[in-house]
Amino acid sequence: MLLQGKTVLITGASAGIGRATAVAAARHGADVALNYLGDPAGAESAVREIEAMGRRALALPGDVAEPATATAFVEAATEALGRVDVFVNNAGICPFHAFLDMPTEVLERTLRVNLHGAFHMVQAAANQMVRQGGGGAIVAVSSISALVGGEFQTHYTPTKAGVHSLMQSAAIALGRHGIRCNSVMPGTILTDINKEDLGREDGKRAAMEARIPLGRLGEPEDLAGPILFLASDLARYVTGAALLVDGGMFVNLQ
Ligand SMILES: NC(=O)C1=CN([C@@H]2O[C@H](COP(=O)(O)OP(=O)(O)OC[C@H]3O[C@@H](n4cnc5c(N)ncnc54)[C@H](OP(=O)(O)O)[C@@H]3O)[C@@H](O)[C@H]2O)C=CC1
Ligand SMILES: C[C@H](O)[C@@H]1OC(=O)[C@H](O)[C@@H]1O
Repeated sequence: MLLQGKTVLITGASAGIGRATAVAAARHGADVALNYLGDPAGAESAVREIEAMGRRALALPGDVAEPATATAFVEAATEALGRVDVFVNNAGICPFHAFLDMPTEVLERTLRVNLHGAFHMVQAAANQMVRQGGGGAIVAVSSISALVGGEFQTHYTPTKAGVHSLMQSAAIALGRHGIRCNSVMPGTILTDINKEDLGREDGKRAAMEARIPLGRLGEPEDLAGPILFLASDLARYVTGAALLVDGGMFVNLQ
């Protein structure tokens, strides 16, 4: 039990990595508040799964691109669960698009959801941790894409580098409050975000798989362990760090 009696808040927890992490946190003894945007059924099914383990859970809708969502989420979760021990910034989008004709609205939406959303959410969670005292842990879901590029991700990869950088600077700003800030960098994980891209007929999925020394694409549950480790006291002296969770894809140059 890595998070016995702790309260965990997670954005984008109706599906994929966020949902798997929410359920795993409950399995490790935490009560969980889940933010989501457009999939109430996914969020409610996660709540039911968590409650079946005897833990408390609530699902709160809200667009992380709106600054007001951050304070509303943290306030509602704190009122319901008492405090915020762990915050996981996970919500994100990756609308694959070519660079030369990138529509401004696609660029701006991606920046607002992935980067501005992360800033406001992390700031709101940190303020609550400072108010209540006792420290805390923040884990952001960055990406291998913070370190390498993607032809159809020119709007997306800077947001993931930004989230990684946000965790480094926040680690400095919040260390004096006992709040640790780290990021995970997933490789390619099978979720809705890339279903269409990996289904391309030019063999994209096989090409990605061929780069991975562990021989398979990731599953959402592959991220839960590393995220919970960084959130837990097992990582009590880890802050400002980034953990690649990619089956070895990044180091596989030749
Ligand atoms: N899958 C991968 O290969 C990788 C993913 N990542 C990152 O992992 C994170 C999770 O992605 P993943 O699980 O793959 O994707 P999914 O599409 O499976 O899940 C995305 C989640 O984010 C939520 N979400 C999207 N936009 C918003 C918003 N504006 N406000 C609130 N919630 C929102 C969705 O909510 P709803 O469905 O309710 O609308 C959903 O719960 C992202 O930050 C992504 O960049 C990083 C590296 C690799
Ligand atoms: C959505 C992509 O599959 C993906 O997201 C990332 O951050 C990595 O680039 C993955 O391949």
